[in-house]
Amino acid sequence: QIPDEEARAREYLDYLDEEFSKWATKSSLAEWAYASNITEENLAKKLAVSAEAAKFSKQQWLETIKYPWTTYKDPDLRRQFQKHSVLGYAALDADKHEKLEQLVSDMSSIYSKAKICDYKNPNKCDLSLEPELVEILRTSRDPDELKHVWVEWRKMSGEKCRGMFEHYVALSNEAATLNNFTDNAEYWLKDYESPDFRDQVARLWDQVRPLYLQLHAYVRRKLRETYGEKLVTARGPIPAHLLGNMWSQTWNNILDISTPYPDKEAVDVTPQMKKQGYTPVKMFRLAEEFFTSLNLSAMPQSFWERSILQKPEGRELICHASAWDFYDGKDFRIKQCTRTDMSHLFTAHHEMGHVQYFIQYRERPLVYKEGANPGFHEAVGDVMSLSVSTPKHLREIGLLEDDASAGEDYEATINYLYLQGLQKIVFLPYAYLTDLWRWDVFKGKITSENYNCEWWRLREKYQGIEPPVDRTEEDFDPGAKYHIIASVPYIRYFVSFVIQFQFHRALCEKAGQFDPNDPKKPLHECDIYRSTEAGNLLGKMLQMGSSRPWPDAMEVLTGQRDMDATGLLDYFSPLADWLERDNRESGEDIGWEPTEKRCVQ
Ligand SMILES: C=C(C[SeH])C(=O)N1CCC[C@H]1C(=O)O
Ligand SMILES: [Zn+2]
Repeated sequence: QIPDEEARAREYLDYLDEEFSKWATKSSLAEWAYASNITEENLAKKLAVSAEAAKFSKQQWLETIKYPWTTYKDPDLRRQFQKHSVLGYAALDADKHEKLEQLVSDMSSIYSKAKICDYKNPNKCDLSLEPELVEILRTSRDPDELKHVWVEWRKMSGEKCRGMFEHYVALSNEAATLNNFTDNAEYWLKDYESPDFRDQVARLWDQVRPLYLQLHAYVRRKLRETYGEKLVTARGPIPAHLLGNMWSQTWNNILDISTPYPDKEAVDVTPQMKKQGYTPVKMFRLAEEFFTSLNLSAMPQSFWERSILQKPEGRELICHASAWDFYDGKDFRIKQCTRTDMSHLFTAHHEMGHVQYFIQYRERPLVYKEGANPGFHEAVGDVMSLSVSTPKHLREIGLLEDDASAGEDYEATINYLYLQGLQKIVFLPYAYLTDLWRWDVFKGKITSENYNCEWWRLREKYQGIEPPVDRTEEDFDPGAKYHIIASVPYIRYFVSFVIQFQFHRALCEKAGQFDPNDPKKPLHECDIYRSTEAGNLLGKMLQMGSSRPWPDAMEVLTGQRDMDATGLLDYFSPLADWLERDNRESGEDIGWEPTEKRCVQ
């Protein structure tokens, strides 16, 4: 028998849940309207709703903190009150709260509307990041064109946001201190509920770094063979603009000039997707069918009616892919300017992984409608892609030639793991340094006088890359990345790229697709497609939302209570051996010497 006091508190929570759910729905609708159609009118409406919601939550918070929730016996009651007891950015007074919202909205608008002039045709000045600049970085092998796009994008995005970003940092920190956090970095890190979380991440990076160094050395050699050793030196960092991606965060687009066994069948299915007339809807229907094959949920009809799955004509919108929960248990959407290429096939699975989580925890109270930690939310869709991207699965869905031998073929396996490494191993240092930089900015260890030169110091230290041209503190290269100007934390992706291999290993064992003692069932060949046992286990974890600390959710799915890199290292072990041997045989130096490019304060 819970004492009356706790019964009364439970009733109050039910009221809070109902009221805050209404505000969450209203806020999401206003945010969606602005993100999918950037106009002054939609911004004003979004800011008005945000101000009303902040006013309500501040008033309600004064009531909530009167409840002696730390004394309650019921752990779930304590946990829900604990989450309601953090007011958030609404703690700012109204005009500062609106200013903070406006700064992030304006930076997102500048980023999303930014256009540059074409390299070959300087009078054509309507090139957007998506799809035009992404496509040039995917396909161009002209280093001068790549340099032009790299430099011009940064002029039109990051550089224009530097002043606003400084103000955003100050207001975010002020809000954090009003919530009794030392700074916004600590406020963001509360979501991991682990006081030593940053040490955990540092240890994971130490475990994976040797493999990254081997991959970096091999890629540098292949780029040197393509572009010559003046541009790509034997022992220096790799020039950032040659890696197939605007931020050098994944390198899958240079597969064709670096694949280990070029005479083996390519594992890039983009040409097949275009040849077979793939459409965005077909890509998302494919993703949906993968989830339903696991006995997980299909998308509701409203998803297909209200999502934006390709870039609309005649209006400006935020193209950066996103998944949306409208917190009414029914309305879930994706907004993606989908390109019919392989990387966007996996992005479609990534975004639908978010929606699957929304659907699985939709019966939970609002405060639990989150990932067990933010990294869990980013991992769900990628776990599906680890199965979908296998040559076996791609053959099953007709995107790869039905070449029976490829399965066991060693060289085909190395080609496949190499492509996976260009996405998963390569990404880790980038994800890590992005928030290392940002945490130090919020903590005041990096000030605006050296935003850019500290960014490039970290880019060289962790990724072993250098800018194509000298940089200065007029530039603001971190701001050329969406998450920096949109105030989206990034360490969640580092966490995701480690734990998704732990999840994959656990689900593959459940599906009978992987056996650590059976070399005939290696982890990288596992495809959990149609395994209801795996799906039911995943669903069980997803339904928890953030109702328990994330080690509990991790334990439900994997039997472990901590993050560990052995899933990733086991998956890539054949590639690790191959890279070490190949680098040794080619006499390639591992690591890099300091860059000769300068960053002028
Ligand atoms: C696809 C999304 C939306 Se949550 C994204 O931002 N991702 C997915 C992987 C890394 C990160 C990025 O693009 O930088
Ligand atoms: Zn995501």
